[in-house]
Amino acid sequence: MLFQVEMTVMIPADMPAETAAEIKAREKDYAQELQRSGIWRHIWRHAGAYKNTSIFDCRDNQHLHDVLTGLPLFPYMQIDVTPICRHPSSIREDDR
Ligand SMILES: O=C(O)C[C@H]1C=CC(=O)O1
Repeated sequence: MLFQVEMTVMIPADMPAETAAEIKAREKDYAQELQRSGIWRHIWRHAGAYKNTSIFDCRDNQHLHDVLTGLPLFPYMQIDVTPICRHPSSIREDDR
């Protein structure tokens, strides 16, 4: 099942820089491993914002929930999820 996920990161201003850097490093490792596994299909930065739009390919809602709540930055993000499916006009074979 495909999901469009928007993540807006809101790290508290009073978080020590070292703590933020450590969480971001773990987040990057986690995100890149999920990309390699095919679960996190795409990620784009919103220009001018600490926000991304991503496409996840998960078995079901629970799987997506588990992946998202495992994000090291999860406590500091607003997450908006939209279930998506193949568009009938798509020419891409991997849109399912
Ligand atoms: O930077 C972000 O958009 C938040 C998060 C998502 C992947 C990652 O490495 O960090």
